[in-house]
Amino acid sequence: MLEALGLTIPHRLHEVTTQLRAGTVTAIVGPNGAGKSTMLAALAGLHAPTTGTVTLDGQPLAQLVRQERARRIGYLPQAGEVAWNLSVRTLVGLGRLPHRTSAAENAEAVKQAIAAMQLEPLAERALATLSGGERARALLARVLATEPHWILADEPLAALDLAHQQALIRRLRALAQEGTGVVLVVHDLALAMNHADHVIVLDSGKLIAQGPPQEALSEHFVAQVWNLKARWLGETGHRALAL
Ligand SMILES: Nc1ncnc2c1ncn2[C@@H]1O[C@H](COP(=O)(O)OP(=O)(O)OP(=O)(O)O)[C@@H](O)[C@H]1O
Repeated sequence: MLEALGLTIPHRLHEVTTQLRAGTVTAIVGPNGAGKSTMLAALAGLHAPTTGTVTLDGQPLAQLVRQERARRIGYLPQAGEVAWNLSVRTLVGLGRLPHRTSAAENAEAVKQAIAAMQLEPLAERALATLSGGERARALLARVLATEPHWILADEPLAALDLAHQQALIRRLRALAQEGTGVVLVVHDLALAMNHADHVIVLDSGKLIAQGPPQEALSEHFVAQVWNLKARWLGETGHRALAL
């Protein structure tokens, strides 16, 4: 369990308390500037809260040795430019750094992560030559190569085309089924509604709602937080938001 208790970072997050379960997919949603990225980074142990704590299986993250934390929590920041001109395979290999495993084991994990992100044809290409979406998939593969118990990803789907979005969602759901905790910042409310087990709604640094998607993303909260008069259409798992 990854737990935040009274998480506060001045002007960015205000007393956020939540419990995230391994084996589930959690979506963090909210308008621009709501505090989603800040919360995700704090859950990854990369942002020390002014007050409050984050614990992983009961242990404060601040007490974990950095390497141990990096092994257990894979964190993908919001997509940005990649400064290094590494090959895709080398970048993905960096995901193995927190491990002290054999070269063969590392190579196998890298191979699987590259395959999961359908990057085989690009594996030897330099990052600088990739498109935005290809680069996003390479960065994700690096997180997958770590084989962490938790995957915390900030808008991992934003740069991906529909087919790769679906492939990634299937992959993350499969990992959750095997026990991985998956936490995603997303803007697409339909995606959160259809694919998350648990949704956290933030606005102006405050936790507005949390729970199963049909509760946390009710038309009431969509109106309150996004100031949109919207209606959910369709069946469970295939719902669309009509504006
Ligand atoms: N380094 C920083 N110093 C001061 N304020 C910051 C810093 N980074 C972010 N903020 C502010 O904290 C608030 C929350 O930012 P955050 O990036 O967590 O929002 P977000 O919900 O992820 O937004 P978006 O959807 O635009 O990515 C915003 O008002 C932002 O301007």
